[in-house]
Amino acid sequence: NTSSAKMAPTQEKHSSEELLQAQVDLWHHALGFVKSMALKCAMELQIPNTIQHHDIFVVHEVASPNKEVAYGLTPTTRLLAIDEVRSNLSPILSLILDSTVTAPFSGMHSWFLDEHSTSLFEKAHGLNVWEMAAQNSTYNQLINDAMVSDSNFLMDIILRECSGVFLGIKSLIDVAGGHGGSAKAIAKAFPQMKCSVLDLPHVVEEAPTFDHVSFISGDMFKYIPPA
Ligand SMILES: C[S@@+](CC[C@H](N)C(=O)[O-])C[C@H]1O[C@@H](n2cnc3c(N)ncnc32)[C@H](O)[C@@H]1O
Repeated sequence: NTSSAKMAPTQEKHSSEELLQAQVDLWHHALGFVKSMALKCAMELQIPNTIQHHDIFVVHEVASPNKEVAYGLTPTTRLLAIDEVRSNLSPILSLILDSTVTAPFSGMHSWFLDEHSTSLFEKAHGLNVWEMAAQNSTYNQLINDAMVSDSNFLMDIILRECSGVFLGIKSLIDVAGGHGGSAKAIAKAFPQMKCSVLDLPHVVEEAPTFDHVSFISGDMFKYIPPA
């Protein structure tokens, strides 16, 4: 048969070392998801916080006869520890690693072949992220908390690095601003600015109240209030 006739020379052309390395590469590609699932597991077991509360911040060998190793937080995992940064990134990672986001990837091949497909998420679930949030209050909370954690983290950096872009602005509307993570940071930095957030009803209904940010319920495709 022609396929086995083609196989033999290919195998012979490569050294055993090359073939084994090629197999290792395949394993790395195939098992790449284990790394993200291990991160999800560590977060669910609250390992970053546990390490933090034991005041161990560096990896070191404990001075003991059996040379035990103690694990500490790195600059990366520190972003997952509550209290370490103003807003830790656990909520956004919890969303990224949620099965609603990860499971659709097992159908990625048919999504590529589907000419009429929308997003991978919508193909798998039959509705988009925002529609799912509107139907399921637990998912709504997962999304809204994720957005706030991401926005708090990034707004700290934006305001530190380029707050000048907001100078002179009297009123601002954050279109699709979620629970106001970004708007709240801007309002705090520029108390004279009138800051509002427009988002869908199921998001605004659950939004916390802030003194300097008002929430408007609506659909941005229908109406955007002036600012
Ligand atoms: C990526 S999040 C934005 C997060 C936000 N910038 C913050 O600081 O937290 C996208 C937002 O768009 C909202 N959204 C989606 N469709 C919308 C629509 N048609 N009108 C208004 N908001 C919408 C979602 O509810 C969600 O809160």
